[in-house]
Amino acid sequence: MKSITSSQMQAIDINCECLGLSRMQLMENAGASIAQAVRSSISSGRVVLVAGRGNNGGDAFVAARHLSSYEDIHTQVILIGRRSMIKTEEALKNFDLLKYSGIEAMQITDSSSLENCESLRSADIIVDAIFGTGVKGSIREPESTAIDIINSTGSSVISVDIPSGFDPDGNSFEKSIMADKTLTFHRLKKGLAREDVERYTGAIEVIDIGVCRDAEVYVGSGNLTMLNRRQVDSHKGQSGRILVVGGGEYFGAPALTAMASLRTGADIVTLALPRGVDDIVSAYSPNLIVRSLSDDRLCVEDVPVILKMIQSHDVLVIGNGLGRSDEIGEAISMILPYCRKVVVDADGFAGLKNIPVNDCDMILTPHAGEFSRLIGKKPPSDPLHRLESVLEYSRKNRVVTLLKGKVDIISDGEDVLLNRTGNEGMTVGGTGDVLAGIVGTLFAVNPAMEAASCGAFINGVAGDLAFEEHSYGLLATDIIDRITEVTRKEMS
Ligand SMILES: NC(=O)C1=CN([C@@H]2O[C@H](COP(=O)(O)OP(=O)(O)OC[C@H]3O[C@@H](n4cnc5c(N)ncnc54)[C@H](O)[C@@H]3O)[C@@H](O)[C@H]2O)[C@@H](O)CC1
Ligand SMILES: [K+]
Repeated sequence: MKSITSSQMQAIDINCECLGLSRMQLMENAGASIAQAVRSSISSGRVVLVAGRGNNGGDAFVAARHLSSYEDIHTQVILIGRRSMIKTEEALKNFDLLKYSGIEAMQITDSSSLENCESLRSADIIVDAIFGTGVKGSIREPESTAIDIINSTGSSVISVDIPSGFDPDGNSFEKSIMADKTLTFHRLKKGLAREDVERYTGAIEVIDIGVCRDAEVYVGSGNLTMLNRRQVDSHKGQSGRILVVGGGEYFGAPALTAMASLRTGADIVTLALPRGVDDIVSAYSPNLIVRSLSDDRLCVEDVPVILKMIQSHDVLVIGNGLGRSDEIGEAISMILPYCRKVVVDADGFAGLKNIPVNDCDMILTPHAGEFSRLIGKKPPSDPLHRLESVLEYSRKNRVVTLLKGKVDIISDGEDVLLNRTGNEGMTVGGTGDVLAGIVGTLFAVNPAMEAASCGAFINGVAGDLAFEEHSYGLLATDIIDRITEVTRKEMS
């Protein structure tokens, strides 16, 4: 069964919100499912729900409200903390609804009161909602004591989402609730998918809470929250040093890639350019560092110089405007094995003779025609088979592929994401070069799949903003001008 990390779950949650499915709705579904599970475990008795101050606790407040309608079940809520300490709007609203269902919530702020709490020790079922995926660092008091007491009661324990204290991402943890049953939402969390976790989790059940399919299938604002942020104290170079090898046939393409890269936040962008292109691009912007190659096209003799430059850069973006010839292809195929991280675009595909390239983390950004040449046949036109062919190609060649189209398909050979931002105005020349620059920069500080999928999303949203103003007259440079508008809003 597919498992996800806590940050993937958070991304899905934000994507749902953007689509109009509120966190409140998801919490309602989560809480109602918990109540149903409790109800099917006992027909009468005492149920105590122990809630923390986050949304895991919020799920328990909802569950308690649903349980209150069963006369034979005595429902009690213990909030660890005070009402004023509840962290989220959704949890607070659901806490406030408890009194209208006749449920008095105890508010306990210290360990000794928990130790003396008689109702906790006499529960038939304890619902553990101290924390879920939001747990961080070592467990503080009084939560730590709460975990110990719950584990010592001998009552049947149902954990909400994950046993409190258990690490959702599979990292080591200090202590955890030992549950009889864990009801986890939407998908198995990565930590729950590990072997030998049953002594913490008991039986695990994955509960459907009504997440929209598209929130998981399409890249959205939520996915951008998974990107690494720039640190306030970061110094020059830490946010990406990008080397662009392009130009020869064209001079605009590498300049667009480099400018998009700078606007996405790269610290240093260096261009290695054939003779003739170097002067033109240098004159285009003083922000660009240009190194001149020996000939008017990329050639095998220049490979050692480029390999040296690769060492002082995080990512190589290769292909934009190079032109095609056997020698260009040969030079690229000599360069690729020495890259740690590379984005291959446009004429760069001619160098992919020997993939997979060992130890090279590679993103390919072909359009449909280029992808045809890569797989040696026309890609299927129906969406499902097209998606499968991208998945298969990526798996076989150990690359991340971003197949550009009306709907972009991004795959690392294991997962597939789709991107539907962007518009028909973006068929103008140069937009692919812009995309390569955005993806390259994100790749400097993020895994390939995140860089490619979020790069496609940012490029498309910037393109949509440009389209609002310029309609079918939009230019690739208009997209570059709007990258910061997108990243400021989406990644602040
Ligand atoms: N993401 C989603 O789509 C959904 C999430 N839901 C619930 O929301 C949960 C995540 O909620 P939150 O992100 O609010 O986080 P949690 O409710 O898991 O935990 C956050 C709370 O725990 C405290 N805390 C964290 N680490 C601590 C430590 N080491 N010692 C003491 N206190 C600590 C924090 O101060 C905060 O009050 C999920 O596990 C799930 O139960 C559900 O409502 C359904 C939808
Ligand atoms: K929990």
